[in-house]
Order: sequence, then C-alpha cells, then structure tokens
Amino acid sequence: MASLSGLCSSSPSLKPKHDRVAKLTPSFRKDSPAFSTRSNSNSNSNSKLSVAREVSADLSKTNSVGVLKKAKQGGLEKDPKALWRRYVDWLYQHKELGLYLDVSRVGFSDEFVEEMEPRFQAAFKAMEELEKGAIANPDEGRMVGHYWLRNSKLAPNSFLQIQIEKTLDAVCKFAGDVISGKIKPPSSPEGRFTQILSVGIGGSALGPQLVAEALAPDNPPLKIRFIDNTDPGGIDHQIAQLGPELASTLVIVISKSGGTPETRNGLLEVQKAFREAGLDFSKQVLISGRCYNTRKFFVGQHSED
Ligand SMILES: O=P(O)(O)OC[C@H]1O[C@](O)(CO)[C@@H](O)[C@@H]1O
Repeated sequence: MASLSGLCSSSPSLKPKHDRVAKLTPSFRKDSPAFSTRSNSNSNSNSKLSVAREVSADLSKTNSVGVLKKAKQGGLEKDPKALWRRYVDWLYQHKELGLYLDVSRVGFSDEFVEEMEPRFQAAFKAMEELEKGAIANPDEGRMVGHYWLRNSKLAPNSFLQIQIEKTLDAVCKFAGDVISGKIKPPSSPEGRFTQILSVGIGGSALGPQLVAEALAPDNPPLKIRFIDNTDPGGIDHQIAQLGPELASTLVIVISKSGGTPETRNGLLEVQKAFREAGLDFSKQVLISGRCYNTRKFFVGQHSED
C-alpha cells in the first residue's frame, strides 16, 4: 500500500544535496525507519519507488527553505527553480502501479510536516495493527480485512489466508460459469444471464458499485443495477426497468451480517416480482454472506458456507 512515507523521491542519486526536509522529517523519507517498517510487509517496495525522471538542472542555487517560508505565509511560490526543487523533493512514483503523485504545489511547509509527524506515525501504527487483525469495528466485533483481500499473504493467520484464496477461486469460477452460460437461468430466451440485480446497502453496495464503475468494460457481458436502499418506489423502478429481462437476471443479495432489514426488504420485494412473473426465484438468486436462514436460495449449487 502506498503511504505518505513514500511521498518523497527515493532515488538516492536524485536527492537534493541540502536536504532540509530530510533532516527535519527523517521518518518521512523512504530510507527512514518508518518507511522500512511499512515496506517490510510489502517485499521489494523500495525498488519500485523512484522519482519520475532524471534531474539534470543545477539546483545548487535553489532555495527550498524560501519555498517553505512562503508556503507558511500562505503565498504561492513563483520562483521556477525553487518550484523545481520542491517538485523533485516531493514527487512520488510507484513504478509497478504506474502511479505518480505530485504534492509539490500543495502549500505545506516542512514545519507543518514535522508537526504532523506524530499523527502520521500514529496512523501508520494503527494501519499496521489493522493489517495484523486488530478489531476495528467494535460494534460488529470485526477485524478489517481489506488488506488481506488484496494480498492474502498479509492475512494474520493461515486459516484466513486459505479462506480468502478458496473464496476468490470460487468467485472467479462462478463468474466464469455465469459468463460462459454454463450456469444459466431456467427459462430465459437468451439461454444465459444478461443482467445482475445487486441487493445490499452501505458497505455491501458501495464495493460492488465501485467495481462496476471503475473496472467494468464498456460493454460488459452482464449489465448491473442496484437496489441499495429500502425505498419502495426505487425498488419498483429497478424491477420495471428490467422488464422481460427479469427472466435472465441474476439477483445477488449481499450482506455481511445477514441481518440487515433493508436488504431483506429488497430481497422479499424482488422475490415477489419473480413470483408474479412466474419465474423460479430460487434458480436465479445468489446470497453472499450469512444468509437469512434461506440456504435454499442458491444458483447452480447449494452452499452451506
Ligand atoms: O452488510 P450488512 O451486514 O448488510 O450491513 C450493512 C450495513 O453495514 C455497513 O455497510 C457498515 O459496515 C452500513 O453502511 C450498512 O448499513
């Protein structure tokens, strides 16, 4: 994961000679202890970091102190050399991701960075605790495992790692079978699923919405729509928009807890629409997460998980 500790340029040969920022805020540099700590959990992170390009200009006369003073006064630095120095100091590149982050034009001073450092250190520590499995959602008594889902090797124990890997494999296989038509609706003229209706709220809707917006191709094999609240008009609208394609709609009900009333309402409303259309809901619905004691609702295969 990219962290603020990686914001600075990391190629030693490109570091400014009078590295004032480095002196003032050692732990924000990539070669600092804080950076090393975080990069240890992501092997070879250091080798993936570098500034964007070679810096050949003579920077000896530039004055990043002046830039910082101006920034502190709230004025915007205009001197091109000073701005170049600041750019070189603060440009971050993550080669593997193709990510550049240029914060050099943000008017913060090194005093500000120094002042903020304890808070950053606290945040990094908290993030490390999360990665190790600290309970971060006390209401639900949950660990926060987003890190592990992206990289199962970060999971705090091998049981969780295997669970994640098995689940991801199963999800990919299921998606492939739906797309290929191996798993199909019982009575659709197309002979395959063409639409997904996702039912879930909050975190159980935002993730799929993000993926659908950010990662789906222009013409995905299945279109997706969402019921993410309990507004009856909105639910009716989604169902009406599907029209006859309800017969080729895969309904995915998502709930971490399996106990969210709004999600259950959506499920019941959609179930009713299927019934009224003479369709077998149980052959077209998949429930992700603990499921409202309705294990019969599974597409393709029965699951007890
Ligand atoms: O995924 P579940 O268990 O249905 O819970 C949904 C609820 O949980 C949250 O996603 C928070 O974790 C809320 O936004 C939402 O109301």
